[in-house]
Amino acid sequence: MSKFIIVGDIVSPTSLNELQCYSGYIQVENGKITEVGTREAFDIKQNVGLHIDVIKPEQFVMPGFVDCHTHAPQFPNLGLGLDRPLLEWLDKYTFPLENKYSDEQFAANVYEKVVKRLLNNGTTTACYFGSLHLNGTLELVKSAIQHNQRALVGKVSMNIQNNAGYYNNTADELRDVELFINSVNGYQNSLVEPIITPRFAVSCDGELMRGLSNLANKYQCAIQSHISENKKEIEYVLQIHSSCSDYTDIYNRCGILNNRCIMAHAVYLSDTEMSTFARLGVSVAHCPASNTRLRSGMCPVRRLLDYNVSVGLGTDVSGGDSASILDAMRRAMDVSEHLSMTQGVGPAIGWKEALYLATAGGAKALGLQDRIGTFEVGKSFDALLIDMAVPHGPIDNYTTSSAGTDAIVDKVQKFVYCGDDRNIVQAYVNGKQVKNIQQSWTK
Ligand SMILES: Nc1nc2[nH]cnc2c(=O)[nH]1
Ligand SMILES: [Zn+2]
Repeated sequence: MSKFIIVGDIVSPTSLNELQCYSGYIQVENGKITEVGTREAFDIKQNVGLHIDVIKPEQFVMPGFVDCHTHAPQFPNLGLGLDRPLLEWLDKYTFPLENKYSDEQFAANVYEKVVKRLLNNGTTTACYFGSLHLNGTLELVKSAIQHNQRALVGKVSMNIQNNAGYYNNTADELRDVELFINSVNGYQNSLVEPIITPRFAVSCDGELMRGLSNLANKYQCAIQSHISENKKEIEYVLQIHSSCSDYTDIYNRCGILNNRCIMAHAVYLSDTEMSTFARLGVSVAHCPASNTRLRSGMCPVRRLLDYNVSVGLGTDVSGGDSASILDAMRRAMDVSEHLSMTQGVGPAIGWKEALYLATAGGAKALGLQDRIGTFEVGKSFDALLIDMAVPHGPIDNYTTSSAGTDAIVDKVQKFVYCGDDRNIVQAYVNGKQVKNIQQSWTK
């Protein structure tokens, strides 16, 4: 594999409170970062045998986006059917669509578009819900492998009856999940891994969830689900799991909660639940677009962060109406501002914090912090090349007086607030270019 150096403005959010911005270089060998340094250090170093790419002053390099929660089979409904609250929306629009993924060809056609769309939006790592179907969800695995996207892929588990007839019996479900794990591991692809995916406590009983927890332990898999998204949902799950004290207790008793578990939403967690999340190392995928579009509520991200809960961002398509993490950053800032303005839950998260949640924060929430999220020696080069002056782009160029580090920070801030996928001129996963601008979008 190639060895190369990128030279120019480098941006890396290393913590909620620290955004590194400097003129420098990143050296990549076999997909891994082998050196990082300043521009001055680059000027005096020997670079024999390396391809050198000096990027333009209006460009910068940053870590790739991490989408901690999205539903690949729901993409055909993106922007549709947002007129019902969660439980009705699932019954009316979502389960009938997901049920179509028993057709592997249908699945393959959709998932090809999904993975390409996310890479185009700069999502170098995605944590996916697939559907209930073993072979259908393997099509998603194949698409991620084919297009070189880093991904955790989950075959959805459900064993409680619903109107769409979209569920499985417990024994078949546990067998299928184990087959799924073995099939994904059988690809021996370093970028794609299986994730155990009990849909939520409305669709799964305790026996299924305990069985899934055993599989997670046996195969050392991560786990994902949904929690406390909507008030009616919470009421209903506490009715059907009547011996449990709260939503967190339901999952905890089944052995679902640990430091490789990521829960979407967490809009209505109590203080006790938040501290349980922090103590057990459970992460949250914050999905502001979905919480707004399905009128679920406003997740108090600042409180989660104050409790030391790991948080990443999720698009949650198609409850969310955008497949872009850049959009999720802005929606997260908006929700946080609204909470701050109306309920004094603040301070609201700022753009640098949103950028951290979209990159290194998401990597940590998925347990991938040793591999991706920042530009450090030994990590994979998963990155975006951003161009602020792309032809026909969304941002006009005005001469400003900022210089040095301030000028880099200004570029990044403008990208966070005003950029779109046109500004993402290249994406890299493990050192490989994955955004093919010539690629046909009509397929
Ligand atoms: N937003 C959302 N919440 C869920 N809870 C259970 N399933 C889903 C889903 O598909 N989307
Ligand atoms: Zn979801």
